[in-house]
Amino acid sequence: MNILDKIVLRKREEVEHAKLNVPARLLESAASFGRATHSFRDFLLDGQRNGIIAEFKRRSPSKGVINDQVKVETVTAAYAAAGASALSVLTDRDFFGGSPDDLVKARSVNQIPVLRKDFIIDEYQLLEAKAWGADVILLIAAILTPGEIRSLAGFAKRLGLNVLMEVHNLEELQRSVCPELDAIGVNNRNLGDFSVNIQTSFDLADQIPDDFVKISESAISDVETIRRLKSVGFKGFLIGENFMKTGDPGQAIRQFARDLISV
Ligand SMILES: O=P(O)(O)OC[C@@H](O)[C@@H](O)c1c[nH]c2ccccc12
Repeated sequence: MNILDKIVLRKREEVEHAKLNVPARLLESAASFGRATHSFRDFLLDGQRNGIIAEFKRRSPSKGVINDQVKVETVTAAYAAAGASALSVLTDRDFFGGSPDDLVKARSVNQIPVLRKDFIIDEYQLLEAKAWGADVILLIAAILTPGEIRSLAGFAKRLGLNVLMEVHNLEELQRSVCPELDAIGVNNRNLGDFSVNIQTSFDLADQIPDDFVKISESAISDVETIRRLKSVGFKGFLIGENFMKTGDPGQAIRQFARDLISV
């Protein structure tokens, strides 16, 4: 069993537990459930912002602790102030050290789209995402059937959430693409064995239909790579570790955003 299988197995238990503790109707009565969401697509296509989807990630199964010293409000507000197009907040606790509270806090201090970064396998988690103040949800093609992707994406859209589907190869892309998606992300990291290769994005760039906003995810650490990714049509760049591994992620993104202007 690889790490992704383990995460999904644990996630199924976690979701069943959560359903008993917090019934769906309670989520639906949360204050933020009725709020109008920010458009992920609009923010990514807005030339005034820099295309970075800046991630708050305390730790990961591949790297262990990345940063457990910083506050989510401080870091995410600095990300937004540096021109990021959206925020990504890990809500998985057991493998990434995140929490619902991180998302709620990021939401409370920011006016740009917030992605709930988690392993979505059940509609219930979309109700959670909406109740916690998310604007966008992630569907990982590697862990869902095409039918599940389509129905989860449809449910998300009915809640007013935007949908980012993540793929790692052509087969996943071709079998899972459906009209309910807003954006398609190519993960340069193989979630099964953690190997990373930016080339994955270049290989799949042309295969993603133009109706979807193209995003490159993981292992991005220099502005020159972003310039090259832009030249093949990518509009969004999901970056976590490169900022989080520093003592001051806000300072790291400010410098990165300045460098990005000159490439
Ligand atoms: O920290 P990085 O290498 O910049 O990567 C960020 C993001 O792409 C990565 O955290 C990620 C991409 N897809 C995921 C799915 C689940 C958990 C995490 C992820």
